Amino acid sequence: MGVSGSGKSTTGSKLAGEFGVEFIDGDDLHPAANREKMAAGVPLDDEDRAPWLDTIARRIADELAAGHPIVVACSALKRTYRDRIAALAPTTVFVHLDGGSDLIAERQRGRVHEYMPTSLLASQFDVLEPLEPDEHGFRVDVRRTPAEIVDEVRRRLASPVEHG
Ligand SMILES: Nc1ncnc2c1ncn2[C@@H]1O[C@H](COP(=O)(O)OP(=O)(O)O)[C@@H](O)[C@H]1O
Ligand SMILES: O=C(O)[C@H](O)[C@@H](O)[C@H](O)[C@H](O)COP(=O)(O)O
Repeated sequence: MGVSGSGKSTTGSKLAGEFGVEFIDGDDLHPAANREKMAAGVPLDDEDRAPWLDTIARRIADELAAGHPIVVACSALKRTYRDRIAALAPTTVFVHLDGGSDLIAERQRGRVHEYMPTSLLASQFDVLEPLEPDEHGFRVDVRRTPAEIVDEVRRRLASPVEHG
C-alpha cells in the first residue's frame, strides 16, 4: 500500500520474484472508467474505488484458497479500503511504503505512467490514512533502496510477532 509513486510496483514485483510467487498490480484491475477519470486529472472517490477493491480482495481470496500466496500492489489509502480487503482475505499483510511528498513526487516525475498524472499525488496524500495499531501490517521507509525494502519486508514477515 501507499500513494502513487511510493514504489509499490517496483518493490512488490521484486518481493514476489524473490518469493517465487505471482505479482498482481492493482493498477491493471481498475475499470476503464477509473483510468479515464484519473487520466483526466480527477481523483477517484470511495464509490469509484469500491468495486476495484472488491475485485482485488476476491482475487487475493481466490489465490489463497488455491494455496497460492501472492503479492499485490494496491494503494489501499484508507482504513475502510483495507478493511474491505481484509474482510474477504483476512490473512492479508499490509506493507505501507511510507515517505514524504517531496521525495515521492520526485520519483513520480521520473517515471512514465499509462494514465496517472503527477497532479493527483497531493489528493492521495490528503486521503492517506496510515496503518493503525490493530491492523495487520507494518510500514517501511521508502528512502531506502528497493533491495533494502524487500529484505526488511522478508525479515518482518518471518517474525509474526512484529507485524501483528
Ligand atoms: N526505494 C526506491 N528507491 C529509489 N527509487 C524508487 C524506489 N522505489 C521506487 N522507485 C522509483 O520510483 C518510481 C515510482 O515507483 P513505482 O514502483 O512505479 O511506484 P507505484 O507503483 O507505487 O506507483 C519508479 O521510477 C521507480 O523506479
Ligand atoms: O486509489 C486510487 O486512487 C488509485 O489506485 C491510485 O492510488 C493509483 O495510484 C493509480 O492507479 C496509479 O497507480 P500507481 O499507484 O502505480 O501510480
